[in-house]
Amino acid sequence: MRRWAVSPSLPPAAFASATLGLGVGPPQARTLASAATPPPLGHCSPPCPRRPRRRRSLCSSSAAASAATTALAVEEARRGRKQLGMDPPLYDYLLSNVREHPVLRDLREETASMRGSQMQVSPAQAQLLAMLVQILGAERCIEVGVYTGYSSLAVALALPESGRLVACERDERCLEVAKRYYQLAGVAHKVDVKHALAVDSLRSLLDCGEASRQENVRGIF
Ligand SMILES: C[S@@+](CC[C@H](N)C(=O)[O-])C[C@H]1O[C@@H](n2cnc3c(N)ncnc32)[C@H](O)[C@@H]1O
Repeated sequence: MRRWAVSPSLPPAAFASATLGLGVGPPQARTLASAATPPPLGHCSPPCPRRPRRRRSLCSSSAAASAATTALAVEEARRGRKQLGMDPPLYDYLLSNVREHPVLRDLREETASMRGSQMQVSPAQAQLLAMLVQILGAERCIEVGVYTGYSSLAVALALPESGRLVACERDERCLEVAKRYYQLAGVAHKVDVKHALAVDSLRSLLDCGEASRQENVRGIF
């Protein structure tokens, strides 16, 4: 939002008029507000002399700018930045400060070139999930929507050896990636992969008495 600099010595009504554009206050306040407000588009005061129209052409500098924009988009997609809406320095700061297991990093880099990569949680979000699992002392968790497994891998790494994560996903190709990385990180034994619609997987968990188990599910994400 654009901020207007207003002299603190203005009387209150003039201040309101200048900052909010209200039609109140003494004449000089209205003058100040209107001076700060640009004329409507297409209206000059006094009127500008007509300039000859220039022809638009694709020059080499605009082609270079377009190539640079494309290269930036490719780089952002590769690194998974587009999911966060952050600018590069902020994202670099985040990546250099987040605790990311090397297998999680490899998975993030592989996922970045895949369709739907913006769906993946960010490293900071995964770290938060892992921290919650540890704080709660969770033994059993359920994930609805695994995609390629970034958040489920972070949770599985945080679970104790006796912990279990039920990972529900309908897309088999995504699950293949996820399972490969569970293996690589040595946590495959903690993850019970359910390839089906989540509603069916959850119903079958209930049918199998999940709700009456002693170690209640502590995390559903
Ligand atoms: C936002 S992504 C999950 C991202 C994941 N948590 C990660 O960190 O990479 C959502 C996933 O849910 C899956 N999905 C959507 N509806 C589903 C359903 N009804 N049952 C099972 N999986 C579903 C999609 O296939 C997709 O992979």
